[in-house]
Amino acid sequence: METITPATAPVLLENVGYRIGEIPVLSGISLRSEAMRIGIIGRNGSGKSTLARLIAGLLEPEPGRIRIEGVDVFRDRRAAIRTVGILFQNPEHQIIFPTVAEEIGFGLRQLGQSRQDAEAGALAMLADFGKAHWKDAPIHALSQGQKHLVCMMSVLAMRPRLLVLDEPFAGLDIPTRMQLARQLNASGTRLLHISHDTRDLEGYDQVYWLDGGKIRASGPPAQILRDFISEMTRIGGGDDLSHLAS
Ligand SMILES: Nc1ncnc2c1ncn2[C@@H]1O[C@H](COP(=O)(O)OP(=O)(O)OP(=O)(O)O)[C@@H](O)[C@H]1O
Repeated sequence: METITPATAPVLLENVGYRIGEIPVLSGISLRSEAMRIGIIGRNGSGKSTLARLIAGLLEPEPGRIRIEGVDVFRDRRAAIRTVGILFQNPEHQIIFPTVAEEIGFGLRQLGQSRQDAEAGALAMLADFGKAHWKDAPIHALSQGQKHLVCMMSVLAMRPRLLVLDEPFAGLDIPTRMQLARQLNASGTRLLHISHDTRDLEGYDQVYWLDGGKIRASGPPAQILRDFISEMTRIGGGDDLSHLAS
């Protein structure tokens, strides 16, 4: 079996930083992983969403470099859209078309498929999820959980090598979270799941703890999530809200 050396790891971040104005939001992030389910845990304001956008190639790291499956996802956008997908916390930030089939077909059009092929691909995806009857459904009439499912189908239809999840389950009830998580796991796609909720990352292969824009610890979820909960409980026991100041 081929040994994966760090230089060829499918998810590779080297000394990544990012500033907003003068403020360093992320610094010194190095992460090499060939795990199929990678978790990133961190509290509010730790830089999770910024990191998700960097890994999806929507922001440029400065300094540092990011390679996903060997692709420079910021500079090589053509390759990046075939390589990385992202699911946002709020489906409204993702959805642009009025009907379900149009929304799912849009990603396939971006991959260069003809209108006909994209429509057939969208219908096949809907059928796979047992939702063929949603084809012409107006998205605005769907529930929040249903909108999340449309976003998930749209991104999975593009068959990304890595799917970045930026807290897509926040605000969903327990059965919906469980059902969507099961669909993602069954898709066989490499997942990089960013969350402040330890429940999302139980059973993951490897977890990184993001704290104040830096990686504080990494390892198996049992250990990292336990340490995270105990630190969050300790902080929550105090009255200091200074981290919420802008
Ligand atoms: N547009 C912006 N202008 C100024 N500061 C910003 C901007 N966007 C993010 N920040 C700051 O960058 C830091 C990281 O933000 P980010 O949204 O990445 O964190 P997060 O861990 O995803 O937070 P949350 O869990 O609350 O969504 C925060 O301190 C935030 O205030």
